[in-house]
Amino acid sequence: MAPATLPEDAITIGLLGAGNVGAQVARTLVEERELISARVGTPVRLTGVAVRDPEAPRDWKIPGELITTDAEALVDEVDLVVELIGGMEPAGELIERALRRGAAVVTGNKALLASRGAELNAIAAETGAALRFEASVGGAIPILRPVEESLSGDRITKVMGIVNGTTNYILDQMDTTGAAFDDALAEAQKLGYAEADPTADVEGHDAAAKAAILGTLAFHAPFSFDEVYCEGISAVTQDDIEAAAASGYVIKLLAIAEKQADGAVLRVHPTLLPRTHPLASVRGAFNAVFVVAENAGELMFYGQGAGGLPTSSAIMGDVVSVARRLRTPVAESPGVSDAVNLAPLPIERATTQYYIDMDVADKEGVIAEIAQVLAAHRVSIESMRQPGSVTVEGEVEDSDNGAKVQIVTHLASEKDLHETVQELRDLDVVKTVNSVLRVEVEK
Ligand SMILES: NC(=O)c1ccc[n+]([C@@H]2O[C@H](COP(=O)([O-])OP(=O)(O)OC[C@H]3O[C@@H](n4cnc5c(N)ncnc54)[C@H](O)[C@@H]3O)[C@@H](O)[C@H]2O)c1
Ligand SMILES: N[C@@H](CCO)C(=O)O
Ligand code: NA
Repeated sequence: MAPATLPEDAITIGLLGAGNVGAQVARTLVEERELISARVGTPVRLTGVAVRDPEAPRDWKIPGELITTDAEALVDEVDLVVELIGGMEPAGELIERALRRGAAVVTGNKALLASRGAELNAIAAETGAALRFEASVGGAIPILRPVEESLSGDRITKVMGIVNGTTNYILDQMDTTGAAFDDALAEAQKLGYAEADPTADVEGHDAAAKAAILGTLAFHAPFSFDEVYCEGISAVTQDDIEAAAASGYVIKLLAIAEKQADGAVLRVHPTLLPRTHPLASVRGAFNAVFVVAENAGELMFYGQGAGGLPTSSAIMGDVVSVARRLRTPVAESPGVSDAVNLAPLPIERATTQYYIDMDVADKEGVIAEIAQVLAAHRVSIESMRQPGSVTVEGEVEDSDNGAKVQIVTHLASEKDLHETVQELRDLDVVKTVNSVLRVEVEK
């Protein structure tokens, strides 16, 4: 049990940033100090909270004596720094400063880790400082520690999941309530799911950063943000969602890291999933990640992927883990170890199924012409639908004017698909290719 009165020579903690996540971490460290100290086995004490604006309203009122605007001074005096400012700077220089003086760092900053992770890990290895970032992927879900530690005796071959709460919330709202994109985004911002600049969520950059972090830990080789193929959800329309629904699919933004013999393809893009797929039932801001390992087989991790309170749970788990190690050091993971054999591969090396939605001329032979183009590029058709005539401003046009064709292909390479779509666009009988989306039917 925790001592009734905690001695003052506790492990000292400095918190940088008191926004959605930081305010909840401050609350836990103050209100649950005895519990956290008992879990660590040594007293811990929050000695300061660096903020940009001391007067800003917060989800939890931070005691005035803890507040400072001098983040550097705070970093220089504590044993453990919790960085929850977000973004590249000043978060990057503050973390580097802490690691260089040997202080432990806990952060949820995926943007920073996906671009400077290797460099920051090297500094940490040099000074013996701990650097933990469980909150950076999947919010509350324990995913990084299982991948890094529990599965360290196995070979992971694939990681696939929904890793951005904001976009899952938006797509789910559009699918279930018909909500407009902008309204759903505004709601996700209000609920504390979105990044300070929500473009990072909407354009897939946040999910791509998480894919790089997951790929690095899963494959024991370094991958960075710019090695992840990335398409966000800004081009997904209500029409796409309705057409997908009519064919028994739901659209989700997936992050996929897949190992091949000579490397790995990491990609983030909107994906059609059959409604029966386990990831199809992941609603709201929840996240879920499949991990496939040679011996373990399939594993699935599910939970709240965003939001201040859930994310603070992952931060606190890292704080406890790192604080324990400050008192009793243990060997750290050597980090990347399989790097030599695993290069990042371009998106052309990915193989998946595709959904193609086209407006075509409604006349004989159209389907045969389309099928010929696909066959010429070794792309075979799994299913084809003709859901009725094209509508103009809500009116069903005369059937002479056109029809819609929706095709789902079998597995095809990205390169073959790309060439197929180019050629389809050039056919006289194809008026427009409305959308091309990747499809995943397997876990
Ligand atoms: N919100 C989530 O659901 C969630 C989940 C997982 C990870 N994260 C990550 O956690 C971090 C924080 O996210 P958040 O949602 O709490 O962001 P937020 O924007 O709510 O909070 C960041 C806070 O940092 C403050 N700040 C900015 N510059 C500062 C400076 N120089 N010194 C001190 N404070 C400064 C801002 O005023 C703001 O209050 C980000 O890296 C984010 O990507 C967030
Ligand atoms: N903006 C992120 C926060 C969690 O990392 C999301 O929506 O998933
Ligand atoms: Na997590």
